[in-house]
Amino acid sequence: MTIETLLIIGGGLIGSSIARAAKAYGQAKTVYVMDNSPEACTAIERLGFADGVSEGQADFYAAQADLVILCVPPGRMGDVAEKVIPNMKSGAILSDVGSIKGAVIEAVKPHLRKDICFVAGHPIAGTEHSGPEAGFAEIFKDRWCVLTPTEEGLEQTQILKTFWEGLGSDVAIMTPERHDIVLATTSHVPHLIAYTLVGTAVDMETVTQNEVVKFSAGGFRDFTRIAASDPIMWRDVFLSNREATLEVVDRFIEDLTALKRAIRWEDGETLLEHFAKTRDIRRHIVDAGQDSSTPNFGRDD
Ligand SMILES: NC(=O)c1ccc[n+]([C@@H]2O[C@H](COP(=O)([O-])OP(=O)(O)OC[C@H]3O[C@@H](n4cnc5c(N)ncnc54)[C@H](O)[C@@H]3O)[C@@H](O)[C@H]2O)c1
Ligand SMILES: O=C(O)C(=O)C[C@]1(C(=O)O)C=C[C@@H](O)C=C1
Repeated sequence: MTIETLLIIGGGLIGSSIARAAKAYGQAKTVYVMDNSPEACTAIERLGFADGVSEGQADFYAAQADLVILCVPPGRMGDVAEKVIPNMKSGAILSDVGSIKGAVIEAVKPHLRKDICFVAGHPIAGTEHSGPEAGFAEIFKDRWCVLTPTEEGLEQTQILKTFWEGLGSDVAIMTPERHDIVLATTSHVPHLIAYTLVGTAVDMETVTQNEVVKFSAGGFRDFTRIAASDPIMWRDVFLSNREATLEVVDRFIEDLTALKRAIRWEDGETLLEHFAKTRDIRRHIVDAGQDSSTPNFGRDD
């Protein structure tokens, strides 16, 4: 089923990419975008991927939309849901793209109406860039989108699944709890490590900042890309996925200590064994087509 009218709230990297992709792949006939930033609205109008843009409440758009997707920072989802839900038409679907699910569902739940079904979602696709200019239609192609529905929303989940598949994604269904621990492992803690490592390099008294920039080796450069990700979004992610993040961080510290010990005791066998195991994981990711560092990954052009 094609969505007749789609409303995106938050027309930044992910919201503008959904709007572009929904149009490019014929997954919505009319796409409206609402964003509370005047600069973002001006950019969205200029880029021309939406049929209407509003900086205000957008009651008129909400009343027409069959599907409303919240694409604002995780910490803003509750406020935005509170404002839009009263204006939505009966039977419409509400979704989101927040990088954590448990806290977003808790923030949206108090504002729900019986005749509006909320199916939370998370496209596992992105870049370190933000804003409407950074989006592109192909970003979701061959990437996973996780949906974390409740039992009542089976029909709506199927509609949303078809929508995301139409944008080129594979769809996985899981519980919010499972999502949050899996993503803490594969996305959140890796970002925390990148933020830490880049900070450590800059704080090293024995190496100047100039040298860090000048002699930035490939591995470090990859970390700086991740550590350039949006500060507001990532503050919200860590504060709202605290438990899962802390659980993975504890394991990481233990494993780092074990490798540190192997280096101290010149235990080359432990190091080799560990590095061979991690190289295998990398090969699996590449074989599964999930390596976004491959040139032109997910893009047709
Ligand atoms: N960046 C990624 O790689 C990525 C990937 C998957 C999911 N996500 C999730 O997508 C969401 C958006 O992230 P993004 O990277 O697109 O951020 P972004 O900063 O590029 O875009 C967010 C947009 O929301 C607008 N906004 C903020 N508060 C608002 C409000 N109260 N009302 C209306 N508009 C508001 C901002 O002006 C901005 O244009 C986040 O919840 C994030 O967790 C991000
Ligand atoms: O490729 C990147 O830059 C990303 O960090 C994207 C990434 C990820 O960790 O894979 C970041 C946050 C999301 O919620 C989903 C995707």
